[in-house]
Amino acid sequence: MHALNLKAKPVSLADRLADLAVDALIDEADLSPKPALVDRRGNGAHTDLHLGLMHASALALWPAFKEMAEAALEFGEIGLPLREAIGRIGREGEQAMLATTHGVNTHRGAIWALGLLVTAAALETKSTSAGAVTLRAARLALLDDRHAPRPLSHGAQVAQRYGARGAREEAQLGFPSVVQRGLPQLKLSRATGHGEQNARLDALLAIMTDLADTCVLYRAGEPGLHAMQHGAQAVLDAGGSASLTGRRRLHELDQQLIALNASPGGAADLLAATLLLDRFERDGILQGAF
Ligand SMILES: CC(C)(COP(=O)(O)OP(=O)(O)OC[C@H]1O[C@@H](n2cnc3c(N)ncnc32)[C@H](O[C@H]2O[C@H](COP(=O)(O)OP(=O)(O)OP(=O)(O)O)[C@@H](O)[C@H]2O)[C@@H]1O)[C@@H](O)C(=O)NCCC(=O)NCCS
Ligand SMILES: Nc1ncnc2[nH]cnc12
Repeated sequence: MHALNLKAKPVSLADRLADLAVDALIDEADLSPKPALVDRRGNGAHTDLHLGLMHASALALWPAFKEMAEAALEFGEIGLPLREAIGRIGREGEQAMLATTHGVNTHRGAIWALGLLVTAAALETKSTSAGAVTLRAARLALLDDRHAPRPLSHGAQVAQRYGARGAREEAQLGFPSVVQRGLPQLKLSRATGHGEQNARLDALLAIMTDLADTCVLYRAGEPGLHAMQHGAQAVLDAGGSASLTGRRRLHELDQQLIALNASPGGAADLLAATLLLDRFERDGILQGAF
């Protein structure tokens, strides 16, 4: 066999972006121990979710992420045609997710957040800093998709009841929980030598300190949100998940959120978004792609 045959075959840019998005979802699901979320230890506050389902759901979304990247390459600019194309693909992605999970909502928020980021990355492959990608994603999220149904979703109900900003606003503001909380904490904990898994846990906790997670609000109201935000801050104040005291606080937070049925699913999605943007910045999106 010729040595050249051993070379990895280049994949298309859309394939690569879909790979990176699915990797980020699987890395998020596997990260342990996450408070009250599905991870390698168990189902957290959930009765209808488990790790295998999270993996299957992530893999089922690969074609949707690929199609979104292809739509970005086809339209080539931010505008209503691209916004409505990815809205349609996102809704089809939700159907693929629900078919795979037999109706369980595993990744609705993640389709939205990572879908926008994949599209935004594909639009300008040389401008892949977190700031640049989230700015383009925000401009897309601000456009009104005329075909989007307006169901009284859990997020919409919580917005009415508490005036909370949800997934839509997080994207329209350029993902502040990711850019101002998750990514800086990820980099800080890495630089402090906390190890990759602890750095990712700390990034999740940093997101949780300030997020109006509509999953938590829907399931556990304002006491649940307060417990999530203050408990996450307490872990970071104790030295983060790499320290012994921080680990004890993390265990307490896990127990407390499970008792309240408060699953921070929105924060989990935004950790996946953090990991995706981190990959864009560290490896670039063109590596191995044509
Ligand atoms: C714009 C949409 C995201 C719709 O938003 P809306 O708020 O109206 O709808 P929800 O159905 O409530 O979904 C929002 C999901 O976003 C995540 N999330 C929550 N808070 C935030 C936040 N502050 N910032 C960012 N993201 C947030 C969260 O998703 C995760 O949790 C889900 C699991 O929750 P769980 O409570 O277990 O499950 P449920 O079934 O909801 O409740 P139970 O019955 O179990 O109690 C899981 O999905 C995680 O991903 C929220 O769920 C968007 O969906 C939309 O408009 N889509 C249309 C298609 C489109 O235009 N796409 C654009 C191209 S990408
Ligand atoms: N690991 C996880 N557990 C529960 N809900 C989630 N939504 C996204 N990721 C999740």
